[in-house]
Amino acid sequence: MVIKPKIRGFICTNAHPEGCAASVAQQIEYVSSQGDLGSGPKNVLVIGSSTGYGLASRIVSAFGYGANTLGVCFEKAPSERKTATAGWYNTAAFHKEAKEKGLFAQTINGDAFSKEIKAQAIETIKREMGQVDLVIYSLASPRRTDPETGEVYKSTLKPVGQAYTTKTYDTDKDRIHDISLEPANEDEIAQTIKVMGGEDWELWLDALAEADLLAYGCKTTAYTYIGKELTWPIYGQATIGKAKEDLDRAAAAIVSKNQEKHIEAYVSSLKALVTQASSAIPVMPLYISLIYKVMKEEGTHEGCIEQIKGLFTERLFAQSPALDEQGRLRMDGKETNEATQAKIKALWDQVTQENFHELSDYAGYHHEFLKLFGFDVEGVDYEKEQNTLADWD
Ligand SMILES: NC(=O)c1ccc[n+]([C@@H]2O[C@H](COP(=O)([O-])OP(=O)(O)OC[C@H]3O[C@@H](n4cnc5c(N)ncnc54)[C@H](O)[C@@H]3O)[C@@H](O)[C@H]2O)c1
Repeated sequence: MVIKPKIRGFICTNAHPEGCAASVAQQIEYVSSQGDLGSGPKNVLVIGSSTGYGLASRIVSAFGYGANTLGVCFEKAPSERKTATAGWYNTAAFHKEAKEKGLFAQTINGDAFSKEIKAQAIETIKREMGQVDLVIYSLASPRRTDPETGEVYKSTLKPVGQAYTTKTYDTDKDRIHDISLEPANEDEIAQTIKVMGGEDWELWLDALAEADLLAYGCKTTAYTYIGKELTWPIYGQATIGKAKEDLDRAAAAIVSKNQEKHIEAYVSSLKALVTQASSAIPVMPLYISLIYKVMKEEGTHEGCIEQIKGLFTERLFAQSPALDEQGRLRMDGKETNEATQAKIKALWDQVTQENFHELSDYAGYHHEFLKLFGFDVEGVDYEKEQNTLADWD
């Protein structure tokens, strides 16, 4: 079939196999063109490996350092009537390219929060990889089933403490308007911490340590977004920010439980960009459209792959990397510095329904959004019939 994007609100409900493969190939090409990245990981577990920052981490590990990778993701397989999700096609493309290079690549598709998937990952690592020297935690999920109690927790995106009214942009209606977000109650905060906090990261590391699968000096990192004043009320100081603060607790716990093995655990703060997760957050499409405009003009614009290549080479695997006062690795400085934020704030204050397309880089945002699902990728013939049943082995 010929596949055209089916956009519903902030999500695209189908994906293009060749477009996803081309987008993965572009990221691989970028990493391969960077020359020798120096010393880095050899056996990597990526939890949340199929899209966004996790996929970029897998690509940098494999094609930047020649690492074996085990991925864990939660994607829908294709059927006769429906395409697979983009992460499925991305994974199929990644496997193909990795195997062509003689690199070990396997992926487990299922709920990373569950005991079963952790057990499957442990079996695979034991059998195929020995021990891991890097564990990337890059999950973004709206809900989590507690593996002990079976209770389902849901995350919410709400301010904490007081209601907040701000501008937002409805991508499907092409409309700038104010939204008022009521503050979260204690239960909503606690549930969001259960889903997006550090508990599951810690459980993964506990399970790996118990099975003696962490190599001496193994590093692990979980990703966060800190942002600045414009996004704090809805992100940094909101329910999701509270959950992300829990990652700092988890990092300290992981280090303290694994002192004999000298395990290093970091929270890494990355810049805001379009992914399936961020396009679902109110305010983010508007904010990201403005930062794209400012950062492209400054020549500091980066996507997932550039951010993660920088994270690995300049922070995670650098000699004595700079840490912030909380001990985190920061890759968000080009977005959060005062001068750049002042330019974004000036645009933010001016932006209206009438001037939005002129003041922002919404065209760039929308292009990147479509690309997440394999659409609007350079060099792909979108009139060509697609085999949607692509699989990975
Ligand atoms: N996008 C941004 O602007 C941004 C900025 C800074 C930090 N981050 C952080 O980076 C991390 C990854 O986010 P992203 O934006 O790349 O998201 P994404 O939606 O592109 O990726 C999420 C990944 O998690 C997997 N996943 C989701 N639920 C799962 C489950 N139950 N079991 C197994 N796999 C599951 C998906 O399959 C996918 O591989 C998040 O922690 C996010 O907060 C994102």
